Amino acid sequence: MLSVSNVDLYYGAAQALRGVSLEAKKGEITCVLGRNGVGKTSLMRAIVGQQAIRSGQIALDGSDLKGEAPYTRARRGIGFVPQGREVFPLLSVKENLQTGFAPVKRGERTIPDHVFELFPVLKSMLSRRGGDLSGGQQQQLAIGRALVTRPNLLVLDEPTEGIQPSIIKDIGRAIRYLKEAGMAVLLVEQYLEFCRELADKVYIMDRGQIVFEGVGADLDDPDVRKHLTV
Ligand SMILES: Nc1ncnc2c1ncn2[C@@H]1O[C@H](COP(=O)(O)OP(=O)(O)OP(=O)(O)O)[C@@H](O)[C@H]1O
Repeated sequence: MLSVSNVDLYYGAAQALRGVSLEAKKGEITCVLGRNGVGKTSLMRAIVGQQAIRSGQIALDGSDLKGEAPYTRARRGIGFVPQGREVFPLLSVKENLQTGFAPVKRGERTIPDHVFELFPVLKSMLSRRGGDLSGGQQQQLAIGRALVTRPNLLVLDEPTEGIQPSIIKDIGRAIRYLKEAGMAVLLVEQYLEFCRELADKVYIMDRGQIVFEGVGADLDDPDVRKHLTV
């Protein structure tokens, strides 16, 4: 599905990613963990086309995404839930969801039923402004909006950040449902237990590099956790 090979990324002279390689497969949850500032967001932005890479390759189903704009990548089936959610505060919940229609063919511009099945709160708040929702509701809206684009690969950047535990559970349930429906899910997290419960595959980053690769259960190992303690 998604294959990242040997990617280097720079901001001016500062190198943020060093030879990063990873894979995210269909029907699996792949989790990228790491402390603040190690390059997780840079990697996700590179995958969705919001940040150019210096070298290496990012490929979807064997086809190189080099030079493709975020819009084209969305049409190819990459959905993105950015860090901080980026909900439009003055648009209604319904309008926020409809912004996900842009990469979808004209005849298919409907909100999929599973968005409201996974997050019933969105249905009851369709006419409310995005900015009036709680942080947790906004996160559900951001995930709903990404699902409207009909992704095969869903990239989520810290979906649990600043969210109350009951909504974290709902988000975890939704992610598991999407995996079971055959989606590839790539998840950036700092919340270790959330990854431990969900992840099929785990990568840990430190200073722009992948320093550990394993399965969810490996996160019980104190030597592995060492990469994550400050
Ligand atoms: N637009 C930018 N311009 C210059 N440097 C940047 C930019 N974005 C990120 N960086 C730097 O690149 C490095 C990696 O940042 P990045 O946001 O990818 O890390 P992160 O692991 O996602 O951190 P966090 O968990 O805080 O989001 C950091 O040193 C950061 O300061």
